[in-house]
Amino acid sequence: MDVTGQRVAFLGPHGTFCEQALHTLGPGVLDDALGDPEPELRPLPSTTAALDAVRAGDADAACVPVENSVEGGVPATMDGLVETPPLVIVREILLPVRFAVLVRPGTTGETVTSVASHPHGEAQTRRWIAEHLPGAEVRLTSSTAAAAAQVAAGEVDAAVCAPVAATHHGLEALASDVHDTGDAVTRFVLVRRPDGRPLPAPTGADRTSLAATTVNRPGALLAVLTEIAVRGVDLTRIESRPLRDRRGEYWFFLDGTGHVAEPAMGEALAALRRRCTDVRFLGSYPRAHLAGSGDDATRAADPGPGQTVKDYTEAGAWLAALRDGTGA
Ligand SMILES: O=C(O)C(=O)Cc1ccccc1
Repeated sequence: MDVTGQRVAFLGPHGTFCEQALHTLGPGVLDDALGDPEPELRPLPSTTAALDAVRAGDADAACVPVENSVEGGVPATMDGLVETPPLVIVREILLPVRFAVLVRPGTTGETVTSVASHPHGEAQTRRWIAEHLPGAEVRLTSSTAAAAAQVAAGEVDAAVCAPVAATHHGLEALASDVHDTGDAVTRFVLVRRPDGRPLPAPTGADRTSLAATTVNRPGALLAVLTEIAVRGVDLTRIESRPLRDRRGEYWFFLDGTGHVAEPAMGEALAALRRRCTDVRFLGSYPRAHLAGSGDDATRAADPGPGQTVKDYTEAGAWLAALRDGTGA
C-alpha cells in the first residue's frame, strides 16, 4: 500500500507546542508510524478539528496534546478520542514545555492589561501571571500560538506561549522560561484511522491506551482494575470523563504498559470486552522517553512472578497440550 503524500493535522496555528512535538519525530519514526518520512503538516484551529479531519479523510493523521504533568488531561482530546468512527494512537511524544511571555515590540509589563493562553498554558503560569502582571485580564485561547496571533492582531497585550511563536507572529519576549512548576512535560499523541494497516509492532517497551464504561454497580470499577492487575499490567494512568449523554456514567481512560499483541494485555482487553458496557481500544505504541532525563515515570514496574510474556507463552502452550491430549 502506497502511503506517501500523507497529511498530518495538528493543533495550530504555526508555533504551537504541538507542532514542536511533531518536529521531534525524525523521518525514520514518521516513516515507521505513517509510512511517509516527510508528511505535509497542516495546522487546524482545534484538537477537535484535527481529529475530525482524520475521521473525514481530510488528514491521514493528527498530532494532539493528551495530558500534562501539571494540569492533567486535555478534555477536548479525551472526548475526541472516544468518538466514532474509531481512531488509534500510533506514537506518543513527551515534550518538556517552557513558556515565554510574548508582546508586541515596545510593550512593557506596566502596559499589559490582558494576557492570553491555552488553558494548560494558563494553568502552568497562573502564579507567575498573578505576581508579574497583576490585574491583567486572563483570556483563554484554543492554543498558545492562537494567543500569540491575537497579540500580533492587537486583540490582547501578551501571550503565554512557546518561544518559537515570536518568530511566527513578529513578537518579542517580555519574559522567558516562565513556569510555576519546573520540569513540566506534555504528552502528545499521533493518531490515525485503523484502516487495516498493521499496528505499530511490539517493541518490548510499549503502552496501550483504552477507554471503558461500566454499569454503575458497587465494585464495577474495581472489577475492571482487577482484570488488569491480575495480569501484571502496570497501569500508568487512569482518568475519567463524563459520558455526556448518560448522566452519572463515565469513560475511564486507562493506560497500561504492554502491547495488545502480548498475551497479558490481550487477555486483559478481552476480559474488559466481556465485563464492560463499552470498551474502546485506543492503540498500542512504543513508550516515549525524555532524552537524558533518567525518566522514571516511563519505566514499567516489575509485573511480579509469572507475568512475563515468556510465562504467558509457556502456560498457553501447556494448556494447548492439555486440550489436544499431548500433555498432562
Ligand atoms: O497550545 C499549544 O501550543 C499546544 O500545543 C497545547 C499545549 C498548551 C500548553 C502546554 C502544552 C501544550
